[in-house]
Amino acid sequence: MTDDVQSLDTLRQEIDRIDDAIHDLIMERTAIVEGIRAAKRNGVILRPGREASIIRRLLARHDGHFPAASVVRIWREMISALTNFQAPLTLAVYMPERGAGYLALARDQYGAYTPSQAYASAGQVARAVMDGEASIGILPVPHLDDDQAWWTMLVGTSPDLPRVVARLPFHGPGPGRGDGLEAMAVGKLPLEPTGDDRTMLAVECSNALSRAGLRSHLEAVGLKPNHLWDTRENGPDARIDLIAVEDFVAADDPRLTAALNRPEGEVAHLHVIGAYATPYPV
Ligand SMILES: O=C(O)C(=O)C[C@]1(C(=O)O)C=C[C@@H](O)C=C1
Repeated sequence: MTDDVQSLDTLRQEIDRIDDAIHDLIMERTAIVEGIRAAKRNGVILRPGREASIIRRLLARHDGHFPAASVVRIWREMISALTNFQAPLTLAVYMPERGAGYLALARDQYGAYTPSQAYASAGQVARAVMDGEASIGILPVPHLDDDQAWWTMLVGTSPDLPRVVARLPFHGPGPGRGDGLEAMAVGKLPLEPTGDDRTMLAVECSNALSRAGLRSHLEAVGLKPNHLWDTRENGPDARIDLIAVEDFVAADDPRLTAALNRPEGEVAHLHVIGAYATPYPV
């Protein structure tokens, strides 16, 4: 054997040692999640906020030549496997046509082996989550004037309504994942702050209140609107706006009640329809 081959052998032995250590740690992590499963009893299995915090913490300490995007892929696969291990996870994915990109986003986030069902319309996806046929729905990001106002199906006070719980990709986009394609994940899950979040507010108001007027009104009660996702008619001379606000705003936040304080009921209702960890900047 030449010296080169010998050093290659030594390096490969090192790789085998490291692979064993990684594998041992994955098995050890699984044993810990067994404990978590027992501790949760009938509690909520999927914790999007906790998952975002795990990924953010790792990305913040990441260093060296291994791609950060691949760190995210590995952990997303591991976390998804360990979610599935606690309770079966199923996906309903918006797929208007083959290769539309949403399935790739769904699998990047929730694991390549998680069963998924494709639906041609966003309404069908939302319905599948509402009916409990899927635990998570993957939906297109809302846009002004598109024909898929799926988010209006989430408006209401019933505790059983799905909520937007994540924005995808959290760290991306990966190659072949569509040009800047983004999605929302919805599920029947409690909303949890992560320290860097956006909240989705559906605001029912009268057309007597202009967009700019609504914006300054929300600012006056201490909310920080940063984006109008969509707007729809809502009965005679009324509309419902889907607005992103900065930070985490809980459904019982007093600022939401304060915002109802308008003359002549210009603002009829504010609904928190979701909150998500702000995607990690790439
Ligand atoms: O921390 C939990 O509650 C877990 O169930 C563990 C874990 C993980 O693998 O780290 C898995 C699923 C949850 O969505 C969040 C985190």
